[in-house]
Parts: sequence; C-alpha cells; structure tokens
Amino acid sequence: MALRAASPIWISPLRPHSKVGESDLGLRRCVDLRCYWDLERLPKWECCCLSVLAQRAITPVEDEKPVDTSGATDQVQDTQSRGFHKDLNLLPKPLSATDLSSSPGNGAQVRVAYQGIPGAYSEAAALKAYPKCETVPCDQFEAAFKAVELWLVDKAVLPIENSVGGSIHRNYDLLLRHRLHIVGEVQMIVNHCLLGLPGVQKDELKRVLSHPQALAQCEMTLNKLGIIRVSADDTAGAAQMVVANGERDTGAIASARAADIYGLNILLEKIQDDDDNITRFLILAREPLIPGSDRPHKTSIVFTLEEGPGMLFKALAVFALRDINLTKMESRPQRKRPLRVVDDSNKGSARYFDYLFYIDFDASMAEPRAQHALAHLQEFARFLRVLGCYPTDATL
Ligand SMILES: O=C(O)C(=O)C[C@]1(C(=O)O)C=C[C@@H](O)C=C1
Repeated sequence: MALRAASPIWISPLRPHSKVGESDLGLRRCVDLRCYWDLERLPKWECCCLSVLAQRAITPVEDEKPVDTSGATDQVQDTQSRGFHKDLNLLPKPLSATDLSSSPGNGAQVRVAYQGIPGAYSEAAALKAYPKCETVPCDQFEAAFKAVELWLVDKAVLPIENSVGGSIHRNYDLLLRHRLHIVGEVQMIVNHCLLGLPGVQKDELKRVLSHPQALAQCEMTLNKLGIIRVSADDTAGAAQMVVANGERDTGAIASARAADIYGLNILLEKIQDDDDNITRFLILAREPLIPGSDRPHKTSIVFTLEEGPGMLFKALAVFALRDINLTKMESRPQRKRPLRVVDDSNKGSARYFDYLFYIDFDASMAEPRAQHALAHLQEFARFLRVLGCYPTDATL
C-alpha cells in the first residue's frame, strides 16, 4: 500500500481570510487527489483507517532513518538473540478508538470553511466547535462543501435550522448532492444588532441590509421601525457593504463582532423577535465518525418511500416502536422525480410530488435499537442514506 507516495494531505495554503469561491476552487485543483479517489472505492471503514494512516505517513518511516549502530541496547540484543530482526515495539501500532475520536478538541491546526466573511455567525459557530481553528470564508454554501471535498479545508460548519426562521433548505439539498458526513452539531444563541455608520441615529435609517434569515428573525422590530429590507449574502457582508457604500440612511443587521470588525456603531441590541433565537449548525467532514455510546448522540438520515397509504406512518413507527425520539423532520421535493401522475379513475389524472424525508433522531448507530430501526426502515424505503451520527450539542 503506497500511502507515502500518494498522501493527499499536502495542500497549497489559502490566504487567511481569503474567500473560497467557485473560480478559486477550479484553480486549486493542484491538490493531489489520487489517494482520495482510491479511497472512494474502498468500504467506508477502510477509508477511515486509511485516512488516519495517510496522516501518520507524514512521519518518516523507520527504514528511511539513518541507522544508528553505535549503541545497541539490551532490548535490541534481546530481540536479536531470540531470532527477531526487528524490535516489535517499533512496528506500527494498530488504530485505536482514540485515533478516530469524535472529540474535536480545541481545533488547533484544523481548517474550517464557513459561508460568509469574518464576523458572520457561521464563523462564530466554527470557533465554538474548534476554538483554535483557522476559519476559511466561502462565498456560497456550496463552496464550503467543495472546499472540504477538495481537501482545501478539514471541515465545514453550515447553518441548518433556526428556532424562529426554520430550516435552511439549501443546505438540506446540498447534504444530499455531496458525499460529506455530519460529524457534529453546534447550537448557538444569535443576538442580532442594528448597525449604522458612526454618528448616524436609528431614525435616519431608511434601509437595512442583512442575510434573509436574519431579516426574518427580526421581523417585528423592522416592522416597528418601518425600514426597507435588502438581502445580502451574509450578515457580516451586509455590515461591510454599509461601510463600503457610506450611505447614512443604510444600516445592517449583524453581530456585535461584525460592528467591531467593520467599524460600525451599534444602534440597537438583541433586536430578534425571540430572545432565545437559536441557530443550529452542522459540522461536515470527508470521513464519518465511528459512532460512540459514551455520551448522547444524534443520527441524521434521509430517505424516500414507495407510494401507498400510510407509508410515512409506517416509516415513523420504526422509531416509535423502539422508543427513539425524533428531534427534527424535514421534507424536500425530489428534484429528479418531481411529479408522479396517478390515474386510477376516468375523472382525469392526479399529480403528486415525490419527497425526500430528512430525520434526526436521538440515538447512536452504536445502539442496537437504532440499527434495528434502520434495518426495518430499509425494508420499505426506496432509498436510505445515513448522513451522520454525532454527539448532541447540549451546551446551550
Ligand atoms: O449571515 C450570517 O452571519 C450567517 O452565518 C448565516 C445565518 C443563516 O444562514 O441562518 C446564520 C445564523 C443566523 O441565523 C443568521 C444567518
């Protein structure tokens, strides 16, 4: 196995705080992906092991070191006298559970992609998960997915739902289109601020820029202020635009950190409709975690069902029967099979949409009840994919 020769880990470094855009990703195909593609053909568990081994392969292997013959130890003499050519302690150790640990640690040396620019909530979420990581801004959600797939970064942190605004549908769709694995979640309280240029009063504002989710989360305040809403790619990007345009009648909804970074004044704080405005983010990686049972875990799946009465009821029953709590359910149209024509009468044909169902449930794939539930679901699901099994974030 030529892991040394084909190590996929070397990547030309991105400038800190540079943006990964679609065009950048095209240009950065200098990454050596040979090993990655080979891994694709292997079963998943072997991929995990090879990935860890590939990282270990950076360390020069034993037979490349100059041999020091000056002071043979008793141990070496002992192994030789027993007929061994090598000290067995120098042989590679088998992988243990800690090599594949689900614990993110402090994230030193981890590169994490997020959508937006510095000061965005997604960046704060990445830093909550990996406090010492290097954050890599991306212009679109899809660029963050691609950055992980192309080994430009190690992880991506993306918003998936908000307690006021609901699901971020784009990311549900991208989860299915890409083959990344969910390896963690981050829940964060999002406190929005109304920002303006220095010296501007809040009554002078006629327009406010922000991410559509942030605008939706502050609907009541904006209605009261009677300000025109304008969409921006992300909240921090909105703050940056206000500074760049220099128009006194235009403000932004963004974080206090964005105000600090871009030199804007905070005119109002905590302007979200709900005090406990919580956004849940997913952490995505190329490799899945080995499911643990040491602490509460969640599993996320996506499936489609055969047509028929009570199919969804049956699908949900596989969890209820095993006392498994569902924490989230989302349905999205199935793009390649958008409409199904049903013609069972002479009154014309009915048209139904076909759906993908996304479910998160409170159990680890290490638990037999979760394995049995999915085996049961597989009996009548047309398609089923486990998107990830990861520790529940209970830090709020
Ligand atoms: O614009 C940002 O700052 C983001 O991180 C995006 C985003 C989102 O997409 O939901 C993240 C958290 C908040 O809910 C508002 C916006």
